[in-house]
Amino acid sequence: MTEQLKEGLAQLGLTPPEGAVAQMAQYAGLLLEQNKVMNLTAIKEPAQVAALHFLDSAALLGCADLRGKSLVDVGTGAGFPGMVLKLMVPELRLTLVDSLGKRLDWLGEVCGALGLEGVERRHARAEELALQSGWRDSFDFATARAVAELRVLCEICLPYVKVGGRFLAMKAADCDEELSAAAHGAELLGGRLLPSYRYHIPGTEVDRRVIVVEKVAPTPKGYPRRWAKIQKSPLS
Ligand SMILES: C[S@@+](CC[C@H](N)C(=O)[O-])C[C@H]1O[C@@H](n2cnc3c(N)ncnc32)[C@H](O)[C@@H]1O
Repeated sequence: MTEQLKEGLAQLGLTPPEGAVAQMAQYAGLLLEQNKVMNLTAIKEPAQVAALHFLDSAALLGCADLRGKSLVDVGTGAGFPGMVLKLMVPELRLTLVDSLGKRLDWLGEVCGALGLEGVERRHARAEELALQSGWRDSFDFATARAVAELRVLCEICLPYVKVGGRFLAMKAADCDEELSAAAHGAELLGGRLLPSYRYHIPGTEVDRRVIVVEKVAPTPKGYPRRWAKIQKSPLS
């Protein structure tokens, strides 16, 4: 797996820090092992894990310089993209949020095994945590991958981002409809859509896209709404 990761990162134009590729391979091993007893990923083949989790997550660095920045990964699950970004950019101030505590507990064990320090983990529903001061309008970046449709994601992720920061939503390349449906809601929440970043996952036939939303004004009071409301009538 290390060769595949090295080559894939090089094809993405990324240079991993010393030891990061070995840490990724170790993390992948832990993921596949734990997946036997906990539902962490539907992808079980090591080469696919390397490409579709690790290289895909790292590809986000093609559109964001995370050095010295703070980032909250909303709905991190088994740690994607957040943990991979931290391995690639050790000085990143990373916070992982998920509504499933068991996944975050396991990520704590992974951090211990990899010797990763300073990763904050918060077990919470994203839309509730974002209402709290210290979380709201506070991060340079928010990310989300495979969590919800873009209209919903904007409402639960944009509130975390400070003015001047960015929300980066990792999506399939073909998400034009989702994008147009979310445009007005993103503005209402203090966001402005920027051109998206398109990339190809090395060694696969998969094209992907990062939707980039810049935060241009604080998110108005009253957002995010309660989960039932967000789901019933997504902002559009
Ligand atoms: C399909 S997994 C994706 C995980 C990871 N981001 C990835 O790309 O592999 C979705 C994750 O989002 C979490 N999630 C969904 N809705 C959430 C919410 N409103 N607040 C916090 N976590 C949420 C789930 O618990 C789950 O771990």
